[in-house]
Amino acid sequence: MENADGTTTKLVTGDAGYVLEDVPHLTDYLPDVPSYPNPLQDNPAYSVVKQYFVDQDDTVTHKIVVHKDSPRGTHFRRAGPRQKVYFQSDEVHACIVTCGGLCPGLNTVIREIVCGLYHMYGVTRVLGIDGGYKGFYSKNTITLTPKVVNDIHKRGGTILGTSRGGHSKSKIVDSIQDRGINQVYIIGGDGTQKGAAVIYEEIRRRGLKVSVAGIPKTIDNDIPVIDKSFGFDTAVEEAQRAINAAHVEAGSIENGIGLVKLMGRFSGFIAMYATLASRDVDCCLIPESPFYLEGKGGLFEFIEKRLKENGHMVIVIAEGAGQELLAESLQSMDAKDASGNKLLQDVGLWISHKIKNHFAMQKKMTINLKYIDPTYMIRAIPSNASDNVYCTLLAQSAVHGAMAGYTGFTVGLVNGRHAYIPFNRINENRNKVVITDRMWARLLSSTNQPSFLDPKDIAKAKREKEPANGLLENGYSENKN
Ligand SMILES: Nc1ncnc2c1ncn2[C@@H]1O[C@H](COP(=O)(O)OP(=O)(O)OP(=O)(O)O)[C@@H](O)[C@H]1O
Ligand SMILES: O=P(O)(O)OC[C@H]1O[C@](O)(CO)[C@@H](O)[C@@H]1O
Ligand SMILES: [Mg+2]
Repeated sequence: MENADGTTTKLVTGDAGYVLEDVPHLTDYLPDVPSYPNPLQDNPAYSVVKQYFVDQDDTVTHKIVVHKDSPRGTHFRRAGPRQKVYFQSDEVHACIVTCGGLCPGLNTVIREIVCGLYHMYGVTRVLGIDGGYKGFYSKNTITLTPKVVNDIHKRGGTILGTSRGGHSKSKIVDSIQDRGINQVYIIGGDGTQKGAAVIYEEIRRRGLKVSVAGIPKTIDNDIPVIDKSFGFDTAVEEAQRAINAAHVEAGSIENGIGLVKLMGRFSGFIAMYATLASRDVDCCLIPESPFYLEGKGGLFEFIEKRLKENGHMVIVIAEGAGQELLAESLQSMDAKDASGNKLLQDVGLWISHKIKNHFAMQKKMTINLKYIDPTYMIRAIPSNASDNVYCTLLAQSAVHGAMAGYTGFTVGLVNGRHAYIPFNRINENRNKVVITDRMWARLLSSTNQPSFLDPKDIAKAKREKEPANGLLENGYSENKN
């Protein structure tokens, strides 16, 4: 199947509308690559495990809720070790790169790729690329061994460093070729995975025996298909500390308003989950749900009501919320970061001024607003226990996939099962909170905030939920809740 970006997807169809969106394999373009028995079969830790190897035919269903007569639908190849591998241990020369913003768990993924390669497959040559994509051609590499990475999961950030911009296809692939690298592990968000797809296509065009594996990363949790991205739980947990502080501050003073800005450029998952987890939040504002300030049903009216009822309130706002309102009242600045991502204006500061002005000038009412911006604090920390386990499984899935000769794939949890997903599938759109779904309804009923929607907006949101091709846009919220 030809994709919009000119790449192709391997589709396998079966009975009753079964579709496998398969990932590429080295033998697709190098049919003579030899295979070998998987060394794990002699590993005492694994050889006792019954059915340790994944059956060649195992696939994971994308949609778990089905109707009696509905087609079986899309599936992805199940992740895990295969009976046969396409690399000998001493032949492997792997590298790992981290790109984009920080995220809790990056170091755990790095650690577990290195340890997985060493301990499961006997691979001893693993390089770290310093400072993101541009590190391939402009910096020195770092030798990674289990000893070097032993404690890194206890630290936030990435020991390899990261960057935005600097993706030069030919320079990167030249560097891979010149160094004799044959497994490339790429950890990063949507931009990084697009860059990984470009690298894979070029490697294939040059006919190189190199597996490219992506491990998706973003605390915004906006990567489609997968259940959630690593580090998201940790970020939501850390956000609780800011919300608690806002609540304490607001509750200690007359007409106190605690305002917390959380990350989420295009998707409000962090704000939504942090709000639901906290139960102290009176109003949560996200990019997917437009709101307005003045007049009946607006934010100011709600704030006044809540202050009269409770004497204080807490507002959580995602950084991408209300950007259209900011654009109306501030001069739009079309600044971009090195990767071309639009730099957002600070909605937290803007809304703080708006609220203060409104109550001082129009209501002559004293309010005490405390603005807390924990933006980088929620992503610069080490991952929590459950994210650590998740990162380990993602890293091991990537290693098993590359050793088995798969390439051009991303690893991810789909309905609780680890799967290999073709790059184009996760690169074609962005996961968003669906405001006509039950999860957002749960949030509205827990905060009792206005929906800020008129019936016209609701009809529009419902239409947008189901695109013309009949496939639901996916969604964490749509699928899982
Ligand atoms: N369409 C693309 N094609 C090739 N490379 C890309 C593309 N988009 C982004 N990149 C490269 O991927 C890297 C990371 O991109 P970006 O800065 O957008 O972060 P990200 O991976 O999306 O992570 P985050 O979620 O933190 O923003 C950069 O080096 C950038 O040059
Ligand atoms: O300031 P930086 O490092 O460019 O990153 C900010 C962006 O990164 C993200 O955390 C995504 O990873 C966004 O939520 C945020 O807008
Ligand atoms: Mg991004």
